[in-house]
Amino acid sequence: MNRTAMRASQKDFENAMNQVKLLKKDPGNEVKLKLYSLYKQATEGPCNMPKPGVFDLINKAKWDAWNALGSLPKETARQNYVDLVSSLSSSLESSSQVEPGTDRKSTGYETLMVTSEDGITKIMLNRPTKKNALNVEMYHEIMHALKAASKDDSAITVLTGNGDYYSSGNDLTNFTDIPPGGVEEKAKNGAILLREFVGCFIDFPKPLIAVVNGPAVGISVTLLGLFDAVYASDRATFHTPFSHLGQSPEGCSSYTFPKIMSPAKATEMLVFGKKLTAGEACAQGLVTEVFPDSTFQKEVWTRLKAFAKLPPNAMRISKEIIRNREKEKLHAVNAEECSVLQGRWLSDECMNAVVNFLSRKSKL
Ligand SMILES: CCCCC/C=C/CC(=O)SCCNC(=O)CCNC(=O)[C@H](O)C(C)(C)COP(=O)(O)OP(=O)(O)OC[C@H]1O[C@@H](n2cnc3c(N)ncnc32)[C@H](O)[C@@H]1OP(=O)(O)O
Repeated sequence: MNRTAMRASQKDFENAMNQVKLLKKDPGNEVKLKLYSLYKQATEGPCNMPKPGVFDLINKAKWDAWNALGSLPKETARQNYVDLVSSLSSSLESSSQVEPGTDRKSTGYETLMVTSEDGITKIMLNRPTKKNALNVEMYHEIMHALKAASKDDSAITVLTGNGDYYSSGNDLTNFTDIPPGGVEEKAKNGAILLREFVGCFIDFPKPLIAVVNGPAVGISVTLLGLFDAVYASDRATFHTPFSHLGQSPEGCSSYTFPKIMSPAKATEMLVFGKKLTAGEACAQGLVTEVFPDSTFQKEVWTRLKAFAKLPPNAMRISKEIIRNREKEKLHAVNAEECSVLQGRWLSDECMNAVVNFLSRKSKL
């Protein structure tokens, strides 16, 4: 089991720095950049260096990584550094013990940091330089991590993001990798993957809590309707710009949002793409409670650790009785939303929106 501090002290941070020096294997350039950027953010705050020239490749990569952390608080950067080193040490140690043929993902993830401590399995989206956009690998890894968490000995499971974003939603470059069967096959495969992915959230048997550390976009917002509690930093925002992207709601939000916040408020979000602040999302019932960003991690993890001490079977059974009444309906909604989206992905409206983003002509 990985050992991870939920709130890293200066001592934990120093220990992690020493651990990095002791790593037996080179963790690779991408991880080294992450370590560098988190270290700088934790010790100096937001990026304060002038941007290096385009030909100064190494310093430019370092600057990009640090700058991508935006205004991430020092305390959070320190925590994320400790988490990263912890997951790194265990994945590099355990990878040497993996037997041939064993699933790599049972020990290490490319797009997530998964740790378990104090009765809590924490699944952290870990593509901070891409604002934790969900690429195809991340969809698969989250499903894998949820299935593993449903069977491990933790009492509750938490989803959160590394860096300044919770998640910017579906990675729009997912649309660029066209298989031999063309865009129709791409859309069909996407709908199958999405249905299976959302199904894992519908069926997840333990209390599932979102710790929304920063802005959330698209599918990372709609899924919140399937969580059992949602805690948000006051830096978080909630944005579902489906019409802007020529798309339609997913994650069962066409059913959960009107129930949670009233049909008219759901329409403002899902049809007109109104972005909510954390306070507004809380007033509308999508978020359970909002915390000041400066104390967010400390307060939330203290609370979660207390929840995780409650009798796990009682929590599981109580969740089951709440969720079971809705399960069949949720699966039917999921199937319908995926089928509608499959058609949307082939529309000019959607293709133009994706091309505009990828050619840097548009951003949310
Ligand atoms: C199996 C398929 C299932 C599909 C399910 C469908 C889901 C629907 C949705 O989720 S809709 C939501 C889609 N998301 C977006 O449209 C967000 C697009 N991103 C943005 O508008 C902006 O990046 C931003 C507002 C999130 C952040 O802007 P900011 O200026 O702060 O940062 P950058 O734009 O410079 O971002 C840093 C790098 O990250 C890349 N990136 C961010 N989000 C995405 C994304 N969703 N898809 C792909 N790439 C993303 C961005 O391009 C930058 O990359 P670069 O450093 O290489 O330039």
